[in-house]
Amino acid sequence: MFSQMSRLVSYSPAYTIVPTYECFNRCSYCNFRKEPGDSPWLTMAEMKQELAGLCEQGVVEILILSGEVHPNSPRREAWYDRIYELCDEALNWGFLPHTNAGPLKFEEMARLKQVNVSMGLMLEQMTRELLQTVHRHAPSKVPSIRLQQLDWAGELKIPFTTGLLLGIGESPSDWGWTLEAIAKSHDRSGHIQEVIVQPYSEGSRQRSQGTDLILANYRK
Ligand SMILES: O=c1nc2n(C[C@H](O)[C@H](O)[C@H](O)CO)c3cc(O)ccc3cc-2c(=O)[nH]1
Ligand SMILES: C[C@H]1O[C@@H](n2cnc3c(N)ncnc32)[C@H](O)[C@@H]1O
Ligand code: MET
Ligand code: SF4
Repeated sequence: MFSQMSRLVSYSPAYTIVPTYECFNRCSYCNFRKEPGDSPWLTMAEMKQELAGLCEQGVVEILILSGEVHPNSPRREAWYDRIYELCDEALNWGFLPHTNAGPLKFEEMARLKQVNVSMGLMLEQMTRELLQTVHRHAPSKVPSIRLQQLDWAGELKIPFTTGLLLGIGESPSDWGWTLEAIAKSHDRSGHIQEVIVQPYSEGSRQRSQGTDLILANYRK
């Protein structure tokens, strides 16, 4: 009940660090990604420089937000190791790292837990219909894979942020299904710390290329 909720609003100043913009997925709403090869990975020296600048600014949390290297790529291990080291470095400086680097293998998640205070992954939307449209070229957006990430995080007792991306061609009834999937995972493990409801925001890529998103075009 609203009247029973605390009126206290808390916040923690956060700063986003990007290990790489390269991504093997091509979500048609994304303005973040670059082609593999076009986005050099953040080096440890650059990371230290960035963190040094944040010390005086009252930043508490570091969001490590990354484009993805394919799970079977020979470059996957180096990509993962770099993210691990970046988190470790942030911790050593006294910041609180939170990683969202797309779906992880169970062992990757278990190990990354050691250097994160929490982690995250958006469910986006649970409907498989988007695999024909905005996620046609985004293998890591298969809903069952993302839901499994939530369950694994619960099993590993990792405080987890997830959420919905709105306006990507889903229907309002899909919002309910997606929220329900989050609630069920949370009922099992009690680990969901935050549910983000994020509207799609058009960027320069969609404006210039036009888009097959047909946003605002809710189907039902
Ligand atoms: O300020 C923001 N923080 C975002 N965060 C960070 C998050 O709000 C918090 O910094 C952490 O959850 C810690 O409380 C995300 C984290 C995720 O795992 C997945 C998506 C997001 C998205 C946002 C966002 O749009 N804006
Ligand atoms: C990190 C999260 O950013 C969200 N994301 C990706 N592209 C956009 C966009 N154009 N507008 C809003 N959110 C976006 C996705 O939900 C992803 O999971
Ligand atoms: N690639 C990850 C995902 O989509 C996180 C960054 S998205 C801009 O889940
Ligand atoms: S997986 Fe994330 S970074 Fe990659 S294209 Fe999709 S939204 Fe962008």
